[in-house]
Amino acid sequence: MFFHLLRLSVDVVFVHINLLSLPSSLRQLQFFLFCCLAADVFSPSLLPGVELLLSLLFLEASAVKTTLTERRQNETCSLDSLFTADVTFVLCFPVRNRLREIVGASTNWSDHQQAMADRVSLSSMLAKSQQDLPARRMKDSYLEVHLPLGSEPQLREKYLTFHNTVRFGRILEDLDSLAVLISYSHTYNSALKRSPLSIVTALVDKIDMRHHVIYPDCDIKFSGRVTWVGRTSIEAKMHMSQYRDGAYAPVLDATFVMVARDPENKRAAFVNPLKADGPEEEKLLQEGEANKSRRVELSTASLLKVAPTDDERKIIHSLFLNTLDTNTVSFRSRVLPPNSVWMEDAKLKGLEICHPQERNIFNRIFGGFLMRKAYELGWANACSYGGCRPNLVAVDDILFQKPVEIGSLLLLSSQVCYTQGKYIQVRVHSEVFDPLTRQHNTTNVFHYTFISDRDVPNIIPKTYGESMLYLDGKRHFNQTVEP
Ligand SMILES: CCCCCCCCCCCCCC(=O)SCCNC(=O)CCNC(=O)[C@H](O)C(C)(C)COP(=O)(O)OP(=O)(O)OC[C@H]1O[C@@H](n2cnc3c(N)ncnc32)[C@H](O)[C@@H]1OP(=O)(O)O
Repeated sequence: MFFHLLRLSVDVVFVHINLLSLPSSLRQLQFFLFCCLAADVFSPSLLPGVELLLSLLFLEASAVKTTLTERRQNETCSLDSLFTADVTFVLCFPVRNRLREIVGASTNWSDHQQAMADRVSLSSMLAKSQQDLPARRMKDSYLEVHLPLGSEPQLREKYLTFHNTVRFGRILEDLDSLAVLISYSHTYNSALKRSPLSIVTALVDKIDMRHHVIYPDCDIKFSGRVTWVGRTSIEAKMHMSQYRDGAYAPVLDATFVMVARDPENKRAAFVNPLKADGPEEEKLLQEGEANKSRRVELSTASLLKVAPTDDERKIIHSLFLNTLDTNTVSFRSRVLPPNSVWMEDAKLKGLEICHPQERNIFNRIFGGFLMRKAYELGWANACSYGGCRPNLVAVDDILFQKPVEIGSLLLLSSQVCYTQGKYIQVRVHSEVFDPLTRQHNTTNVFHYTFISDRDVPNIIPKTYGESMLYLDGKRHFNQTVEP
């Protein structure tokens, strides 16, 4: 029934596009459907189809055409095809609606408890071991998603900065949603109506910018697939490109690590194994394995656990000597060297009240939203530090340590922690503050590397803690920029 309704809906859109071929006609149809929805014209059984039709109206005419042609060619087309990865979607509404469908999340906050309770029964569908799950290939999770900024001026508004570039924070949100959808495509089980897995973002391993400027009036294409899996974790690699001068040119490459949990998001849950098809995929798998080992090594050598290396100690001591007042014989009198800024003067803080609007499909705060807020604060800090608008060079090692509950007070604190020439390394730390118990709990740590259009002042640590921040920033900088 749902499939027939869906097919009928797609046909209606297709006919309208073909007959009228005008963007305004799409808006009229959209408006008409919204009015009908508002007037409660549709019976409850028709509502999902109408809502889906509304979201499909955001599709580019060409994307609808391709989708329809593909569907019509494939006579075995069923509801399953909506959950497999062979269709090109336009981002925002369809990707998020699709995620909501996959886990059965509520559309209204007032229903969220019921929706979560409904998910509890899915626990029995979880695999008892990874071997019980069929192996998947990389192409099973391959997804391509279009963001039609060039042809959809209304969509552009959401992405536009005052300086006529694209808000990178919005791109972070889209990448996060896409990584989740890719992971669900990998773990898709056609026998189940809903996925029993709750897939959350554990880590943004790396985002490398291959082009600093993102144009607000050119179409964007995202693509991605699963490139490595552990027992309960999934590595998804994504690429973003932008259409300019008749071709798509690369903008960024991103690697995210997602973790599968049970329906209540309480315990880890197994994911399907991954098998490589050919040498290129074999190489990706090995890279995934190497990435995991590198993460373990980095975490073991963390300055929160072990002392700095000999070279690092020398750096810190020489920075210290550089700040001593030569007129006094004292370890205490410190003087700021020329063209430098004390680290304590390169902070910027913010607060977010975590409203239900920013929830994800598991009724916690959406990881992409956290990344956007942290990025914007970090960017503003780098901007104020360098005295000009910096460009992003890399995002590295964003750790999602704990979920952020709806209603939390989220304190964000950004710090310029390392500088070199035109580069500014910024760390953003986020924590939730419970006003009743007065407890603080770290939820995330974000690392961003920016480049300014001129050399920036040197950042100088004063305390031992700041020196560790400096070394940590240097490690992240070397990892992202120097190679
Ligand atoms: C309804 C309205 C909806 C609107 C639409 C909204 C948009 C839709 C958006 C959709 C939703 C968008 C998505 C969102 O918004 S998700 C929201 C943002 N993310 C979070 O809130 C996650 C917060 N963190 C945690 O909950 C825990 O720390 C997790 C669960 C991540 C790990 O917990 P824990 O440490 O206890 O786990 P474990 O010891 O059992 O290990 C389990 C596995 O995890 C691997 N691991 C762990 N840490 C890391 C790491 N740092 N790097 C790499 N791997 C890591 C580990 O190796 C192991 O793998 P394996 O060896 O088994 O393979």
